Amino acid sequence: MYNASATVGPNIDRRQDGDSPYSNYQRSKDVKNPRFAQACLFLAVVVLVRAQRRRKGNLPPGPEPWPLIGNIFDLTSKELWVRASDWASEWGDVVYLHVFGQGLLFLNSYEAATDLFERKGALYSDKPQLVMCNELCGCENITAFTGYSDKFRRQRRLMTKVLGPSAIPSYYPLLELETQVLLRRILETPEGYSAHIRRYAGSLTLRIVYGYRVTANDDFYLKLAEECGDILSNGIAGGGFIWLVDVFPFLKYLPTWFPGAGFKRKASKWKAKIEEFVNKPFDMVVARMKDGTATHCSVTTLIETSEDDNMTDAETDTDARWTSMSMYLGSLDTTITAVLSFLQNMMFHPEVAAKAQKEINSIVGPGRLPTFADRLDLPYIEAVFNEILRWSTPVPLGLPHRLMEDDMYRGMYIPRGTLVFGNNWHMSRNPALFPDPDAFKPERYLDKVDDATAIKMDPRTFVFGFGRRGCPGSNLVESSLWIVVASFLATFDIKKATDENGQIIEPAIVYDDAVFRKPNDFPCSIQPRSASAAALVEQVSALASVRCLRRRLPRPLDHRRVEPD
Ligand code: HEM
Repeated sequence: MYNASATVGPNIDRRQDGDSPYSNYQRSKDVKNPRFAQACLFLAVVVLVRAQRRRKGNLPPGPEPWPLIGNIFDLTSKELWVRASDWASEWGDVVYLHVFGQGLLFLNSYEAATDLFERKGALYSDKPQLVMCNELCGCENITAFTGYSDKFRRQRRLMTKVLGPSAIPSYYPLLELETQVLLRRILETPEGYSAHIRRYAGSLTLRIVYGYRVTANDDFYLKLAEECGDILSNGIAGGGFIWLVDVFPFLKYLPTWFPGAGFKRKASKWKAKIEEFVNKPFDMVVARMKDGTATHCSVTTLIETSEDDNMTDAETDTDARWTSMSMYLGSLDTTITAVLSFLQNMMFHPEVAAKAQKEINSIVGPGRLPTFADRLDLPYIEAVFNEILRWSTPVPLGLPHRLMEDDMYRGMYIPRGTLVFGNNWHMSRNPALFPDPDAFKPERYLDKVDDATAIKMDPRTFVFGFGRRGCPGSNLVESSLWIVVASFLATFDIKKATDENGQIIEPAIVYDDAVFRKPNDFPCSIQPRSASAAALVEQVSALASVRCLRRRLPRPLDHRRVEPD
C-alpha cells in the first residue's frame, strides 16, 4: 500500500513542474476543477490497493479502509479493545486493518492467538521498530519493545532468574509484609486508597528489583516510575503506537524548531525522563554495592551472577539496567489495575465479598491474616482471584508483536511487518465459555467442566499474553495479587461511599488509559470489618515495620538458566 502512494505521487509532481506532456487545457481544467484531480487520485489508489490485495491473495476481513490513509478513523485512543471486540463480532476472530499501509491484525480467539503466537512463535515474536518509540524516545532496550534478537533472549533469561516460578516462594515474606503495610495505610486514611495502592505496587517492585524501601507517597523513584509509565502508555503509545513519523520516517530529520516538529520536542523530553528512570535507581544500587550497604535484590543478582564471558562489562551493565527497569515498568500499572478492579468489584458485589469472608472466617479465623499456606484450603477466594484476572483483563490488547515474514493463515494472507494484537479482552468475554461475560461471577470457576474447557477458562492462558513474549511477571502476580485479595477480604468491608446526607453515591467507572484497563479513581468506602480486624491490622503492621527495618530480601532459590524459547 506504500507502493500505491509512491506511484501516484510522481505524477502529481510532474504536473506541478510543468514539464509534463499535459496540454494547457488539461492543466487549467484540473486547476479549475480540483475535485476532478482528487477523484482521479482516489480512483487510482482504490484500483491499486484492490490490485495489490488481489495480487497478494486474501487479506483477513475487517472494516473497509479509506484509500491511502486506511482505517485511521476506525481507531480510537481510548478503550480500543471495545471497538476491536465489535469488529470481532462482525468480522470474526482474525481481523485486519491498515493505517497508511501499516497492517494491524487483531486475534480475537484463543485458538487464533495460540496458532500464531505459539505454534508459529518464530515468526510472530518480533516487536515493531518504531521511529517515535524506539529511535526518538530511546525505548529500544525496554524488553517490551526489543526486537526478537539475542538482546531479547538475554533480557528474558535475566528475568527468569528473578521472576521464574522457583524464585517466587523466596519473596513470600516480602509479599506478606508489603501487604500488611498497605492494610495499615488503608486503615489510617481509607480515602487515600488509590495513592496507597500505587505506593504498594511501586514499593513492592522497588524492593524486589532494586532493594529500595519507599518511605513516602511522593517518593522520588515512585514518582519517576509513574511519570514514565504515563509517558509510555498515554504519550508514546497514545495513538496505538503509530505516529506520523512512523509512516513517513524522513520526518525525523526535521529540525526541532521546525513548525510541525512538536513530536521531536516531545520525544527529546520523554527520552531524557526514560534515561533518568533507567539509570537513577540502578546507579543507586551500584553505589550501595560499592560501599557494602546494598540489600539483596534483582539488580545485585543480575550483576553477581552474570554468566556470559563473551560480553563486555558495558554490555552486561546495559542488559542488567534495562532488564531491571523493564520489570519495574511492567509491574506498575498492571498491578495497580488489578488491585483497583478487585476493589471495584467488591464494592459492586457485596454478596461475593460476604461469601469470601465467610470462607476466610471458617478456615483462617479472626485472629490472624491468611498466608500462602492457607491457599489450597480457600477455593472460593481462588475463584474470586480467577474472576478478577478474567474480568479486569489489565492489558486488554496485550502489546503488539510484529510479523517477521509474509504468512498464510486459514487461507488468508498476512503481510510481513503487520503488527499483531492478542485481543485478550474479547477472549475474556467469550459467552460460550463465560455465560453473561460482563457479570462478575466467581462461581463460574467452581462449576465442574472437562479438562479442555478448564484450560480455556483459566484466565492465565490469555490475560498474560502469548508465546515467547508472554508476561514474565505472571508468577509474581499469581502470589502478590492473591495475598492482597485474601488479606483485604479478611480485614475490610468495601462498599459504595455515601454523601454527607447518608445517600449512596453511585460511582461512575471511567477507563481513560490507552493501554491498561485501569479505572480512574472512584468514590469508595473501605472500613475495617470489626474492631478486632482493625486491631489485627495494627498489630501485624507494627511487627511488619520492625521486620521491614531488619529484613534483607532472601535470595531467589533458583538461578538456573532457562531459555525463553
Ligand atoms: C496483573 C498483572 C499483569 C498482567 C495482566 C500483565 C500482562 C502482560 C501482557 C498481556 C503482556 C504482553 C504479552 C505479549 O506481548 O504477548 C505483558 C508483557 C510484559 N510484562 Fe506483564 N503483566 C502483569 C504484571 C507484570 C509484572 C508484575 C511484571 C514484572 C515484574 C511484568 C513484566 C512484563 C514485561 C517485562 C513484559 C514484556 C515482555 C516481552 O515483551 O518480552 N508484568 N504483561
